[in-house]
Amino acid sequence: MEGRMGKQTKESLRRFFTEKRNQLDPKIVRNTSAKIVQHLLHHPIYQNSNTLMVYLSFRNEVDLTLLIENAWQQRKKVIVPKTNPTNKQMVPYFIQSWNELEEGNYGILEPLICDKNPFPIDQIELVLVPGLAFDQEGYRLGYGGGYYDRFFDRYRKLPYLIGVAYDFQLVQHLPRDDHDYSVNEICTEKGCIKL
Ligand SMILES: Nc1nc2c(c(=O)[nH]1)N(C=O)[C@@H](CNc1ccc(C(=O)N[C@@H](CCC(=O)O)C(=O)O)cc1)CN2
Ligand SMILES: Nc1ncnc2c1ncn2[C@@H]1O[C@H](COP(=O)(O)OP(=O)(O)OP(=O)(O)O)[C@@H](O)[C@H]1O
Repeated sequence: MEGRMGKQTKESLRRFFTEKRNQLDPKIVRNTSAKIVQHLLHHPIYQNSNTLMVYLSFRNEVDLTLLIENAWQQRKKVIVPKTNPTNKQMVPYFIQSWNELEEGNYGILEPLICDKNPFPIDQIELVLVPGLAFDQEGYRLGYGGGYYDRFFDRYRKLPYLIGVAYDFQLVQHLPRDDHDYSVNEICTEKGCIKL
């Protein structure tokens, strides 16, 4: 049911935002990520969540390293997704240190799962969602794998979703498909916007 135009538009937007993000200086990535993490650390939803799903940044995404370390210090449960490229599913795992990660699919750090079971998705209270861009209503442009949309499909009641982005990744309106989910709030270096 995806119109040809819609698909082309998402593709060209992906190229545009990928290009813009690739051009960020590593120092800017570091400093801006630190600001965004500060906003997240002060967020009451973060402070009140005992269990949160994060992502491990790649390709100049907003870096959540400092938040993950804070979460461990606060004795929160940190959940990390492992991708299955065959069925495009993300499976969540509980991790307690950087040692429990290895380079996985797409060059993203993923949980080592040797003796582990997936974490029950209903116990996740907050999901920090990466994206190439977000719009005013919280819709998201991802890499086109549909991983997060398929993951959210598994919920009866969604956890709280916070989109994490640089300010330049906010746009007025993105093309959307029926399967797309929107986030509840977007946090950038300028602060968090509840939708
Ligand atoms: N840090 C992080 N982790 C994440 C995501 C994310 O956006 N950020 N994901 C969010 O979904 C999932 C991974 N999704 C991905 C989907 C596609 C590609 C990718 O490289 N796609 C190719 C094009 C492939 C094709 O068109 O066949 C590319 O971009 O070159 C990478 C990750 C799970 N983990
Ligand atoms: N819930 C779903 N069930 C089945 N197919 C889906 C679902 N969500 C997305 N897809 C398919 O996956 C593909 C990518 O979807 P979309 O363009 O929304 O990805 P994205 O959200 O940008 O990617 P990602 O979540 O990996 O960052 C599309 O072909 C879409 O039809």
